[in-house]
Amino acid sequence: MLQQFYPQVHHDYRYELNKDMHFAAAHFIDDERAGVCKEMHGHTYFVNITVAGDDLDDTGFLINFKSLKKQVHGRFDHTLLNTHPEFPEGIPTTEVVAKVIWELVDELLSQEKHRPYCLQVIVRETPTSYAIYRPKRGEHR
Ligand SMILES: Nc1nc2c(c(=O)[nH]1)N=C([C@H](O)[C@H](O)COP(=O)(O)OP(=O)(O)OP(=O)(O)O)CN2
Ligand SMILES: [Zn+2]
Repeated sequence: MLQQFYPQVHHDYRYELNKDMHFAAAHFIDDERAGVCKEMHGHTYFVNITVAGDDLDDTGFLINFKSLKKQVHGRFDHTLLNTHPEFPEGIPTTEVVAKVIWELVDELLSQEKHRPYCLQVIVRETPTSYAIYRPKRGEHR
């Protein structure tokens, strides 16, 4: 879906899954230094989420792919990102979008008894621009 190589995240968990998804959203960067990006405009955001863990749940899932899509696409598709409380100080940059998605996925995964972890979130905002968020060791709920 990202139509490019996937930057790998190194780990020693037994299982890893990756979920691609995309959503359409508008945003603006409320800062003069953002130039034309200060004006409201839209993107199709392409997202890749990496989840890993040593154990599966009773259904043989690390986490249901559909749950990941609901948590991210279900929240942001066809919305104005600046209106979401998750974005502090009205700055939904690519970097911050990646971090916020990581936080939402971590919240979802923290409810699982077998406790999978989100190791990486890639967000592509334009054909030539993407950002990656990787948590520091131990940075999870
Ligand atoms: N570090 C960041 N820089 C910029 C961000 C960002 O989120 N983080 N965002 C923007 C704009 O919002 C814009 O949507 C993306 O900018 P850009 O990649 O420059 O878009 P172009 O399609 O014009 O890219 P070209 O490669 O020049 O065609 C700006 N900066
Ligand atoms: Zn933009």
